[in-house]
Amino acid sequence: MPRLAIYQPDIPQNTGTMLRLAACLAVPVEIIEPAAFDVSDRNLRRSGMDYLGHATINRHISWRAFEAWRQEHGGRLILATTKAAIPYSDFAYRPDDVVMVGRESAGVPDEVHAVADARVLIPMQPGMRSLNVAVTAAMVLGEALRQTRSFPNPAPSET
Ligand SMILES: C[S@@+](CC[C@H](N)C(=O)[O-])C[C@H]1O[C@@H](n2cnc3c(N)ncnc32)[C@H](O)[C@@H]1O
Repeated sequence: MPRLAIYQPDIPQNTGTMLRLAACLAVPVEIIEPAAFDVSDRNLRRSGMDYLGHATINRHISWRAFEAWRQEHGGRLILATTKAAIPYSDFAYRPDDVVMVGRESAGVPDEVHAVADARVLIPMQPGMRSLNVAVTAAMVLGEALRQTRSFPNPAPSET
């Protein structure tokens, strides 16, 4: 099952959208701190994220702590970035990949770019700067789940 990593998020609403996406698709989430807001379980619940009980969220206090976790856990780091050459739908994903999105304000620093195992791009028409981070997460994770056949089994229909 591919994972989603959120690098130092700035905007709570975007993180909320991504956590909901992850809960619905049963995708584990790695949050890399510091964030611009309180990402504690208590605070996220207080802001009405009632589906949080269905999300698997691991918090990492820093980029270094996340990298230490990844050394132990394994999995390639696949960075979604506008500074990439490979269209996200041309990339071959693996079940243990970690798909990372960057900060709303600044993406990710060069250090993170440098260690990524692959960098993927959602192609846009000329003149457009970037997509919303949660939209990016949905598109890239959707492709990764499709390729790795990792979508959850839907609930049985009542009809
Ligand atoms: C609003 S963008 C960040 C813009 C930031 N000013 C920058 O220069 O990176 C937030 C994140 O969404 C993702 N993103 C947005 N558009 C993308 C695209 N077309 N292809 C791949 N990733 C994208 C990246 O992970 C990016 O770090």
